[in-house]
Amino acid sequence: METIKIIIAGPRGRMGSEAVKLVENTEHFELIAAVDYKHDGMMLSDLPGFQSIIHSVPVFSDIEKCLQHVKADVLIDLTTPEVGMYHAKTALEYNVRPVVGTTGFTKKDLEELERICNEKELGCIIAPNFAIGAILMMKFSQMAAKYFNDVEIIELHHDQKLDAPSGTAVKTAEMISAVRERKKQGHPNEKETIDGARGALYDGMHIHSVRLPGLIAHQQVLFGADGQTLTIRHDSYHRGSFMSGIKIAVETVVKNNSFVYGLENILD
Ligand SMILES: NC(=O)c1ccc[n+]([C@@H]2O[C@H](COP(=O)([O-])OP(=O)(O)OC[C@H]3O[C@@H](n4cnc5c(N)ncnc54)[C@H](O)[C@@H]3O)[C@@H](O)[C@H]2O)c1
Ligand SMILES: O=C(O)C1=N[C@H](C(=O)O)CCC1
Repeated sequence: METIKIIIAGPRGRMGSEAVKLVENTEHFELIAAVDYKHDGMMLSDLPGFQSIIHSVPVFSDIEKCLQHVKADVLIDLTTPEVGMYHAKTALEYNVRPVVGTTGFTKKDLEELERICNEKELGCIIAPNFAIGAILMMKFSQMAAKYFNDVEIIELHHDQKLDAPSGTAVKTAEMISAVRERKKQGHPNEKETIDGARGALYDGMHIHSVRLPGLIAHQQVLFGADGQTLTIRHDSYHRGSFMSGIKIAVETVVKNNSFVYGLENILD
């Protein structure tokens, strides 16, 4: 397999630092630059925790400046939705294929990226969750939703997460909605005596977000019916759980010329 030249945006993050390890430890991947808003002009090896990186990986604070200086095949973005959108659009402008793990994009953001990919006939993969087990959880939930209309999603994450609900919960709800007979769940006259008690509402389904130290990334999809419930749950105990999915996405995006939202769309 030809070497895939990769830029990572957000290298010092919880996810970005794991992605640096993935790229460094994958023979046919080459980390050629990093985008980090704090350390423009430095080498990644100058930053704490990256001393083991012996080859030169320049750090740029702006993606465009980075893309004008290095020739990459793929951008891995693990930042925030605001800057992640700018990163992905700029990468496409420079014919670099984005693999985006950042969550919190709007439907409009995703439609705009898809439009650009179609125009440029370039691959882009956005996945709110790269853990294979989480993908299976979403697919199993979509299967169950054909038989169980009543469902609630409980997602649980570390207390430093910025967005709620999680991108995984929204994606799960979207996949369920595609097959579920729409209904408003619970008693028609139910009343929240404390605002927010019933959680977020998505197409008649409730989504609940738990944020606590000690958690990484967990989700439970609870289906209810007469005399029974069905629980489908996935737990990520370490961010290494997301790396095999990122590796698959990078290897796939270089061969694709279209927009993909959700890792389930590229898994066999
Ligand atoms: N798809 C998945 O499998 C998956 C898994 C975990 C987290 N995530 C998502 O990845 C994102 C990052 O999560 P995290 O826990 O690593 O967060 P984090 O806060 O640890 O890391 C975010 C990184 O983005 C960088 N950043 C912020 N603004 C920037 C800017 N303007 N320019 C360049 N870099 C900038 C920060 O320096 C930081 O290193 C979140 O959206 C999260 O939901 C996705
Ligand atoms: O740690 C996070 O933040 C995670 N974000 C993704 C989401 O929003 O679904 C994936 C799980 C971990």
